[in-house]
Amino acid sequence: MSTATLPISSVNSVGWPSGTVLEHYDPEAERVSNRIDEALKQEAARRKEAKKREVRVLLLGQADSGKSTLHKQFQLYYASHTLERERPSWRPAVYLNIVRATRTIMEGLENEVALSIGNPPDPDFPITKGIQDEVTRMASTLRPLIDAESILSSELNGGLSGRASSYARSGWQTLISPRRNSSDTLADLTPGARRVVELLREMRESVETLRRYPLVASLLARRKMRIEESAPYFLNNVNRVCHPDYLPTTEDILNVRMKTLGVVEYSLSVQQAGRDYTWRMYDVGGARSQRHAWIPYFDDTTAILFLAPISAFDQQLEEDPKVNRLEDSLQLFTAICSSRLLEKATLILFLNKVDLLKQKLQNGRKVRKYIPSYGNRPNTYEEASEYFRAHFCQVQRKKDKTHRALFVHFTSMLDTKATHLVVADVANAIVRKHIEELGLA
Ligand SMILES: Nc1nc2c(ncn2[C@@H]2O[C@H](COP(=O)(O)OP(=O)(O)OP(=O)(O)O)[C@@H](O)[C@H]2O)c(=O)[nH]1
Ligand SMILES: [Mg+2]
Repeated sequence: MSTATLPISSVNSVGWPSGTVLEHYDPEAERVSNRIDEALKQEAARRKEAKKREVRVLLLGQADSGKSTLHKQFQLYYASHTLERERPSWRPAVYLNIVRATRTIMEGLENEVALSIGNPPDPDFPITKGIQDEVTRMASTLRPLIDAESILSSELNGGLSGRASSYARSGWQTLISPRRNSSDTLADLTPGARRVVELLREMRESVETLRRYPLVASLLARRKMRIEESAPYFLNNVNRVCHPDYLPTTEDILNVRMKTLGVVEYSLSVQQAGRDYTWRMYDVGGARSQRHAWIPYFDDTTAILFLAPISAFDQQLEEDPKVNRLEDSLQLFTAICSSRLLEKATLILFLNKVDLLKQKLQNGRKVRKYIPSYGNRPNTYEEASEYFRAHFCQVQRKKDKTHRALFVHFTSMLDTKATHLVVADVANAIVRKHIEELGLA
């Protein structure tokens, strides 16, 4: 006879309600059940402990503010071996930056020449027939190189085509990494990258002299042509980068411009006060069309690193030319400071690109012309940087209902030594606050 369950009528003396079925007591089942409970408890404790050791950091700011460059500096400081591993995969990205600069400049020149035909001559730089012919000649020489951009761009983007899509998506390096270790470094490149480097070698003189061409210099000086800020750096280095054994230097990697698409997650191991922490860094695309993708990452954020390029006081947003870039940065910072979802996060503000700000002011660019409220203050770096800092601090004082401390740093992200001091300082502040909040034993 089975003894698995007994009808209640047979044990009614213990007073169970009629109709209830009493399970047969099985000591082994109870042991298993206890073991499961214990394992679940341990898992919950392990998760809690892991959470204490996990720091979630969001890099926020408008496009071209330096977020990805700051991530590279963190990587260089805390995990330089990973950057070392990736170094060869930056090579095609460097080529792409050169080709893009070449194309942008040639488009600007051709556009200027087209405008000059049938219109009164520009008094600042009359375009003669000689200049027209020269631009046509340059365009035809450089055409094969410019045409090769879309193939290289598509390789870097895993098949997304089009020039505008020179984006860095999660894991882009694996798409373009050298496939094997051979002594022929050109054979290691993807077909598009190989084609570009071969063309660059052929045309390096024409590419190198492009920026110094008088009409280009004049258009850039009169702000009638816009190129990436790192374009001059790469155009000055064409000869070096198209050498067969070229391996990107750290400076090259820091200068590379690739727009971030969506949100890219990085993981770093950081040792702080004798303990190991896992830093999850989220590097977002900063263009307006990308910002909706940030919100799901706001939950449970330990710290926000907000980047505002203060050199951009004289520029407009690429995605909306009516909007001043500094104004956009301030608006964005206002939204971040007032976000309820982010109110527990440590707030760190990087007023970035101070090297370019100094350069612009030294060259006589007037802040007042773009920011009328600047008034008659001296047009010096000290005065302007303090004016911008005060505006960001004021926004935070007004909008941040939690009255958090705001950590502010003036940075030039390409200056590795100075940036690493800031990186160490910022990491300390974030972990200290994290320990306070979660109470680490
Ligand atoms: N001169 C100078 N250039 C900088 C500085 N910080 C970043 N850059 C350059 O500015 C360009 C843009 O930097 P990124 O880090 O790609 O900008 P981002 O904020 O990640 O931009 P998105 O991904 O489009 O949102 C790169 O070419 C960098 O080398 C700086 O402090 N000074
Ligand atoms: Mg980026």
